[in-house]
Amino acid sequence: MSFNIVTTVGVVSSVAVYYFYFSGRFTVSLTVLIAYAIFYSESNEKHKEGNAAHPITPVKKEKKACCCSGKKEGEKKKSGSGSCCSGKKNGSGGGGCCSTKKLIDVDQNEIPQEDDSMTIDFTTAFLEKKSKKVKKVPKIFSAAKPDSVAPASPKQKEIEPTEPAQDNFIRSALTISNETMLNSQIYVFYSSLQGSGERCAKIVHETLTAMPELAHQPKLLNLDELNDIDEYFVDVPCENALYVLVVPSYDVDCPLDYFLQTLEENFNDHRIDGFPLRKLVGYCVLGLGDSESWPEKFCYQAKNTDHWIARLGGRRVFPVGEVCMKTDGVNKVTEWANLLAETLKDDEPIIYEYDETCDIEEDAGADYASDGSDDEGLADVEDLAGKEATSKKNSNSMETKQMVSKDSPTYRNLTKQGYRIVGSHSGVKICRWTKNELRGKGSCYKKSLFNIASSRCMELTPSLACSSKCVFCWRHGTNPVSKSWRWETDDPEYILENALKSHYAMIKQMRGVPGVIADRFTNAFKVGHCALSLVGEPIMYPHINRFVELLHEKEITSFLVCNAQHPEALENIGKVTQLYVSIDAPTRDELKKVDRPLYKDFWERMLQCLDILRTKQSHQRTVFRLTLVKGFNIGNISSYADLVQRGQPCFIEVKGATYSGSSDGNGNPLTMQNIPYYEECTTFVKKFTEELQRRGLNYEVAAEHAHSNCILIANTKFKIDDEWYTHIDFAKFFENLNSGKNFTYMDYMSKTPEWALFGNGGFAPGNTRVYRKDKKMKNKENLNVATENTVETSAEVSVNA
Ligand SMILES: Cc1cc2nc3c(=O)[nH]c(=O)nc-3n(C[C@H](O)[C@H](O)[C@H](O)COP(=O)(O)O)c2cc1C
Ligand code: SF4
Repeated sequence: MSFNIVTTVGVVSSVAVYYFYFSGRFTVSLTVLIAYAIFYSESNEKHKEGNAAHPITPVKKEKKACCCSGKKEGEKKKSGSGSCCSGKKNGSGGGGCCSTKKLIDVDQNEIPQEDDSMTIDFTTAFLEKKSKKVKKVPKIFSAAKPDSVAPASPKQKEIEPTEPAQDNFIRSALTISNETMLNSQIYVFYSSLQGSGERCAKIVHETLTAMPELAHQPKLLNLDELNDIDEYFVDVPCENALYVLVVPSYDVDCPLDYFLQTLEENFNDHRIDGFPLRKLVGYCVLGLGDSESWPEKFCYQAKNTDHWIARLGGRRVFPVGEVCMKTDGVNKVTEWANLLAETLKDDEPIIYEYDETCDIEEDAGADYASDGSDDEGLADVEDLAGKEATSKKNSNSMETKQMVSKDSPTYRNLTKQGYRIVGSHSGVKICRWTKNELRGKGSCYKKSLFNIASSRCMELTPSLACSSKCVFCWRHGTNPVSKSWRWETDDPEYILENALKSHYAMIKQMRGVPGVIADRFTNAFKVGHCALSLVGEPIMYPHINRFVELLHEKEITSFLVCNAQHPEALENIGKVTQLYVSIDAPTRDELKKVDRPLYKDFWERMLQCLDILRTKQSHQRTVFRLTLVKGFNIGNISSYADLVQRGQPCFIEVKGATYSGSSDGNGNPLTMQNIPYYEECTTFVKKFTEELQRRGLNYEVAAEHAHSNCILIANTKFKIDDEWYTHIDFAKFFENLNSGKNFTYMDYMSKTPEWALFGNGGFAPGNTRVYRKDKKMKNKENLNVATENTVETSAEVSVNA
């Protein structure tokens, strides 16, 4: 406030005169009155000037409160002191902090410097941040974190953007109405190793099924048994699908890994539409886990599932449930399911925010990390351009696991069934034929077909994992599946040494078994043959060539069985004694049905493998293995002939599938009806051979092992002077190998004995055939079903696999 000099002099002299003349209170009052009049006039004067220069309507702005902040103007007056800070504090008699407490008039353009802290322009601050180094990319995100998914929302279908529309930041919000959700087709997916996942999924399924409001009956599906994950997670089964996923977590290798891997691969696959799961009405995930034993990784796979489905465009309609099965159990699952059911009915629409375009800072990953689960690479904001970065982040968080660690359910399953796990991804088992031969009860079909003595045979796989899920494989549902190797890798030397130890330990256990022949028992401690076919896909093991070399160094022959899905590995495989390719079906559709392969281009891969057999690997003793499954792959002889024409194998081994117990619990859909009789197999083989000959291909039926429903078709190259030479001369094989010269299958064949020829049954002399009395086996000669027990038959099935 400024006073002009004349006014000041006038006031001061008036006060002085009145004071000396009148003295007393009247003078003081008059002085105050005059001073106020001057102040008011000065202030008014100044305002007029200001308004002329800046004709903006002044706004009232309350300044920061001090000790009087709680009091209103009127209350202050009532206190009688005029101000709580009446000068007592510093004795100044006026001014002090109270000067800042008043409501003052300020011009918007004259915000004093000291007021900055109170007038942050958030819009500007936000834009400044956004205008830093940014990429403009389309972006989708579920704005709501799992625990804030269903906020109270206005009852409207389209919610107008709340942010002012910026060029680079268009935010809109969609809602999903209860009507849409009730009309949806709900799919309850689950994964389960030990059963609780399945039980909980059934609770959720039953809860939803009990809702009369739903237009369609919910469906229950096992994720681990889906023929093709992409049928549901790239394509969707119908326009109005809503997914509920019940997902346990395992810190060991499990089928869920493959599911998650597929989601991630699809997200990173440029051929797939960026957000294929946008087509869903919505989705939600119920996680099961154990927070006590795995506090750090509690429900991590459920969170990952939620993450990838959101990234693929899915709209979360309910918060991710996280249930500790140890402490909360099914009660909490029921609670979650009931709440989900209520939400579906609730006519309060669910807000789902959706950014059409949004700037993403290059270091957005850190900014947008979600609910503290950063270690799992979970982020709420999904960005397209950031795919690679986030994917890297996610992949980094997935540490390399052991394929079958000691505490895994797979380990327990396998060991319970007589397998010995070697290291973390290999396994051995002595098959029932090995035991049989030790007791003089006959060898497996490889004895009659190729001269393999079962008592000296070690069945081994260096990869318990597989890239297919064949219907006749008993291990489906618990075995690790993957398209490629993604586990810790054991050295080949370690595997062989420990596999032999384990094999010998199992042989040793036979010493007290009645009927074991001493000679054979002694010889069994010098393994002469290795069947690389037990379970899984041996060729996936990265050091398979070195492993085979090590076998050969010990004069152990090698039969390598591949599933025709890894052409690169097949092309590079070194010399083996016999190289198998499983041909489980003659056409694309049938192969998909039987093998349930993980690769989308499974058929092309198989054809490529056949080409490799005909060309690069034509020096090897090659075998097509056909496993006949009634209702799946018997019949289309012409298409089988096409494949033979393409691969030109030395032999075609045709074997009826073996029954491996009921389909309950093991994911194997086969029943006894799918197991062909021997007669059916021989009929197939005869017709097949006729078709091959009709095409000018030189194949004939050569040998058999009727007991195990197995017949050998051989190229007539192995028929010399009208005599079959389908057996292997092992000594010659090693001689050739050690000579370092190139050699072919023609250099180590030997004559097939009379008893093994087709029509003679194939039961090796020197053994006593034992017939099992079983009501189910109506025709002992013709039925190949091995019903001794599931464990035994499993070995047979695995040979097929
Ligand atoms: C080998 C193994 C590993 C597990 N790892 C985890 C884990 O990392 N995080 C977690 O929350 N729960 C973990 N659990 C607990 C399971 O997720 C929980 O028991 C679940 O209910 C199992 O479902 P299931 O019975 O269908 O297999 C693990 C359980 C097992 C047996
Ligand atoms: S069935 Fe297989 S593992 Fe058993 S003896 Fe025959 S080849 Fe060896």
